Amino acid sequence: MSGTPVGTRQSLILYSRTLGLVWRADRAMSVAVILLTLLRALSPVATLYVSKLLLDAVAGVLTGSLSQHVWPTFLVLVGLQTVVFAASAVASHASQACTEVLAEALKRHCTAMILEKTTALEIPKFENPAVHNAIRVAMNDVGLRPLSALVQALTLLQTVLTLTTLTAMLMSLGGTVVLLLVAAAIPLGWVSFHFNRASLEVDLAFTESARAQNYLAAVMTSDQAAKELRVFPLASHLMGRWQEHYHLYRAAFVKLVRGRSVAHSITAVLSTLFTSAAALLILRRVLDHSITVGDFAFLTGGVAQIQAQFSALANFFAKSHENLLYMHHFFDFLDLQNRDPQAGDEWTEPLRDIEFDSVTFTYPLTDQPVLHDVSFRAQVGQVLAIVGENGAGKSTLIKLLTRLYEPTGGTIRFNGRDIHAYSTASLQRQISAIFQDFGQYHISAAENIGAGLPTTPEGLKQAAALSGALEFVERLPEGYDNTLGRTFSGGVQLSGGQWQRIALARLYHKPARLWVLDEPTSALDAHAEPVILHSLEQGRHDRLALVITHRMNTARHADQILVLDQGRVTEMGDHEDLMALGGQYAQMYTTQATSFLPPLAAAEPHTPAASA
Ligand SMILES: Nc1ncnc2c1ncn2[C@@H]1O[C@H](COP(=O)(O)OP(=O)(O)OP(=O)(O)O)[C@@H](O)[C@H]1O
Repeated sequence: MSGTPVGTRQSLILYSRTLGLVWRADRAMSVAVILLTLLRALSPVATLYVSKLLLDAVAGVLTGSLSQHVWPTFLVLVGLQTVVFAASAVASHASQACTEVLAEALKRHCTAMILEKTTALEIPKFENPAVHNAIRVAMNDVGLRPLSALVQALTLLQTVLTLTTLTAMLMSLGGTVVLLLVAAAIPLGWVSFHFNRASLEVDLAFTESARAQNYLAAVMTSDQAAKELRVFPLASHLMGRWQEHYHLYRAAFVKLVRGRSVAHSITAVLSTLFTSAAALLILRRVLDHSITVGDFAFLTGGVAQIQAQFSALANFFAKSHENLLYMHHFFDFLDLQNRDPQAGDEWTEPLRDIEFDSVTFTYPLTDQPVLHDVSFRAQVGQVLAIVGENGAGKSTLIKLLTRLYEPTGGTIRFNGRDIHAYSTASLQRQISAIFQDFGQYHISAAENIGAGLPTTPEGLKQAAALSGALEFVERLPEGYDNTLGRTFSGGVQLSGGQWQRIALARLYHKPARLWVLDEPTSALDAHAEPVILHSLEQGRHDRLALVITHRMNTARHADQILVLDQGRVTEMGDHEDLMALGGQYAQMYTTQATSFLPPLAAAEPHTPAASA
């Protein structure tokens, strides 16, 4: 993404892609708007010409060169004038209405495209701040820019048509006048073009800063942060950061506005001089008696029209650049290369086992591997616990397993086959998960649990019962149909633990052979752990569950425990094996176990066998 100017060829491509978007958004309205624009383009010339004919007829009667029986001509001319005025007014209102309807369709169409693209983006793309900027730029102006580009294209069409017909008719009356008017329009056009580009460059330069400002404002207005903002002096600190961004932007903005205002004033004076010279030329032709009264009115009206059309044209070139740059970024974003989730073979068979074979991983835009040579196997029917200190790489491991990221080395196998060859979507259908930062969706409880999958009341109930959410969901005023969260009316806010139970219900609801649970009990009360263990036990026959946990009591019930230390597998076995080994697991287990013993017992020397 860059703020580089868009060349002529690229402009044409962008315009044709934009018009394609408009066409797909609403075909009938597109046709209506184009026809109405053509009609409106002819209206200024028609108005001026009928007025000229009328004035010439009036002057003819007054000077006696026309007979007194001119009444039928007047009737025809006034009738014509009425038709032109009425058609022009109706076309203008109809065109406005059609453009509004088309704008709405276009906004929905483009927003849907951005949302579809964003939700299909591979997770690694989100590592890149440039992608966040691109999403912001695209979303920010989606209601404005594509429509603006359309209106601009139509205005150009209308202006060019009006200008050519008008100029052709005026040239016969005064070619120099027309040339003077063209000269008057050039500096104005250049200044508008230059400063619109400068304005867009300022906006682009501050995109990240604007995102930071939005982020800070969102934190300061969110109910989640409200408590900490009061307990810590965080609000004034964040406000200070917000102000810093604002002042930086303001300095650039004021400089731009000042420059534009000075340049506009100078060019306005220049344009006025040229226009006055044109006025003098017209008056001289009046003195020469080389034009009629109607011609005079046509010329002066034409001068005003030409000026208006030139300023519309200048505005077009200025604004179109801005709109085209937006469209350039918009299409750039839509064209972002993305791994197709459907690409590859379809995984259809039931999962039997998984294997990590010397898997290594480094996050995008970083250079330190966070997983080194990780190898292990686990099969359906087992619970595999993954333990280790903060930052050991546990969540990263499951991000690879769930195919959110690709390993940078080694192989992951399902049923002994490299999963690389299979489509991400078909593999992800085998997997259900609760992530550490699970979603809290402010939609109904049923939608939260169902997560887009087909649901039945029994299915929802079963999942809620397994996660321990059944009781509180059924107590909600509207049960499973109740909206969760405080964002919408009728919504009920849940506690942290209740939200986690809803996320667990979502995991249990999906018919998947591989369950991935990243810290599933972090927010749950003491009664919850046995519930989770019980539910894992229930699912054990035809499922493989991977559980990341810091609770050693959860880990001890697993069939296998894998200890990760700084991205390496350092220990693996069941609870008894690892306690006998007396390594990191035994130490973590004993530390947790002894923390519940009375001080005296806790102080006694420890043996692994005793604590097991
Ligand atoms: N998106 C990311 N980009 C770059 N580095 C990351 C990213 N996510 C995590 N890391 C780094 O990878 C390492 C492992 O993180 P990971 O989240 O896998 O640890 P973890 O064992 O799950 O920790 P915890 O117990 O605290 O949840 C950490 O050093 C972390 O800083």
